[in-house]
Amino acid sequence: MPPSPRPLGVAPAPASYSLNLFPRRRCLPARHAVSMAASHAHDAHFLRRAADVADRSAGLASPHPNFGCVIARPQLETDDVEAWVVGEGYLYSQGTPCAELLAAEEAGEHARGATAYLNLEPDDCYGNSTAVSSLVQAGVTRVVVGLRHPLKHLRGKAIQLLRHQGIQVDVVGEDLQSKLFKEALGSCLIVNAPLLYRAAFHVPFSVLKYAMTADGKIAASTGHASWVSGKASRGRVFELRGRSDAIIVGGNTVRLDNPRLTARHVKGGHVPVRIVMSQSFNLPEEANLWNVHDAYTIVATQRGARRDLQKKLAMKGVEVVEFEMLNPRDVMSYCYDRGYLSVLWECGGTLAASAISARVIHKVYAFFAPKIIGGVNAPTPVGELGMKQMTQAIDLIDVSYEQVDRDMLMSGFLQPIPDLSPVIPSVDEIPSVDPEVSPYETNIISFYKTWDTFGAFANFSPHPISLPDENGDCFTWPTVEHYYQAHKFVSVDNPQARDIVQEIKQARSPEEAARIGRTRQRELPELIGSPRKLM
Ligand SMILES: NC(=O)C1=CN([C@@H]2O[C@H](COP(=O)(O)OP(=O)(O)OC[C@H]3O[C@@H](n4cnc5c(N)ncnc54)[C@H](OP(=O)(O)O)[C@@H]3O)[C@@H](O)[C@H]2O)C=CC1
Ligand SMILES: Nc1c(N[C@@H]2O[C@H](COP(=O)(O)O)[C@@H](O)[C@H]2O)[nH]c(=O)[nH]c1=O
Repeated sequence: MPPSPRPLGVAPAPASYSLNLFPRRRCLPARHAVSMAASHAHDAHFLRRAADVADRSAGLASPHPNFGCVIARPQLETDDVEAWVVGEGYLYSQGTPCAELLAAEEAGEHARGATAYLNLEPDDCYGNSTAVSSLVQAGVTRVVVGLRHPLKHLRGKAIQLLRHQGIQVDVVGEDLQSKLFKEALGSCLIVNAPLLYRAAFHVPFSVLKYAMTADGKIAASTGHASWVSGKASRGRVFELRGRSDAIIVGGNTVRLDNPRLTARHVKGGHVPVRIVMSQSFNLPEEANLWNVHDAYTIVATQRGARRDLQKKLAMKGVEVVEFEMLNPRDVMSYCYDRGYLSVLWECGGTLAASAISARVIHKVYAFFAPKIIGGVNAPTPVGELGMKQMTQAIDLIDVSYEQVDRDMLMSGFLQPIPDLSPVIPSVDEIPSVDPEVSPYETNIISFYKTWDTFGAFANFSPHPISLPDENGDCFTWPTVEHYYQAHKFVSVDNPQARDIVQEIKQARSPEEAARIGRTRQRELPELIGSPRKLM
């Protein structure tokens, strides 16, 4: 008999965080074997579909994790399992309705008695259990979860809450043990690789991307590199940038390429931060990267390097961050602290070698172009790694090959996606597990992302605020970010400014509100007035 339902919203306090100590394995009589295999195949199919649905949000508003929810129920009148899907949804962006709520709304009455498939355990952040309550209120009776949430302060909470509401929750690898789930589980891992790497290594998921000629060069011996790869490949690079929170280049690439590093041409794309790593700070006073209206730019340098030029760039809005010893690991730790999930390294071979040696590169995207450039000193994708024998070479794993117009794209992992599924202690280890130890022993709270412990305070969190408008009537802003961006345009009495405020009010997500606010600010700086009380 399942335990009596716990009132919703009473999420177990962190201190009561408990482990799933006794994985629930049901032993069924043989006659069920056939139907079990069939249902496993269906479960695996819909779970894979949930991972595919989740991938639709990548590139729209990274860095949130990618969540997909598919609600399905067997329809006896058809064998076409696609027709069994009654609702699906994905998290469009931080601060927008969760995948479970969208899927439940689409399913309506058909959700009653149905099964919900989730690529990742919901991350109902501190005190917000919308995902769980949506499934409970929709009448879903079973939930299949691909991965438990990798962040310790969230892992297991939504699953426990669903079970307390009397919903059967089957977690792949715990309650569902079948090789039929191998591919679906792989899709769940891939679609949330950034979150998994970040949780496991405390650095963002880092991808090294380069375009190389058939004779192994990334530029001519003069450093000229436009272009190695074709237009279609560069379009894929814009998509990769749109999935990243930051793009990293080395000082030499800035000096030789004067790059923009924007995710241009990607509709509604996320605008990643651009990071230049330069020990010398021997950088041009004028460069595309210093135009921070395109995208935010950070220069990471050694402490004390060219303070005069630092000041000039700071005047342009470029953020300069000094390190005692500038190295990829420390820069990645800094990016972790800023809440980044995914970083794209578009540097040359010198910095790439340093990043690989520091073991901060997790995946490689190599575009091969069918052209020959030659050049004894032409630069190559990766500089010195100190390897003397070919047997020392680092093998890529889970390698994929794809033709992109005339180019070939090879991608593979340098380090396998971490498996963060909880290690279920054996029965004799249980006494050493103390679920009562509170993980939080501090009075300082920090929050960058909505899934942080106190993420509900982040601008982008899905918490509307209601305030009086210019007529004294109460207006509800979808998120704090909407309110903040609109606030820039209220102190100038101008019809264009009022139109922009309306445009921001209607933005579908806090990320879009931020993009509109920044773009209009760049286009019409005269509409930005001094702050005054927002009506
Ligand atoms: N085809 C492609 O996909 C790409 C091609 N390229 C091409 O590659 C060439 C540039 O390659 P490369 O010269 O290797 O330049 P990099 O982009 O690798 O930059 C090297 C510079 O990075 C800075 N740096 C900061 N920290 C480190 C560190 N820990 N280790 C190493 N360097 C660090 C230094 O800058 P500083 O000297 O300022 O201190 C160093 O000189 C250009 O011709 C460019 O066009 C570049 C990227 C992609
Ligand atoms: N030459 C070359 C690449 N070069 C990389 O792209 C950067 C230029 O980006 P942008 O200024 O935004 O167009 C350049 O500085 C380097 O990092 N990338 C590729 O995919 N294919 C190419 O052939």
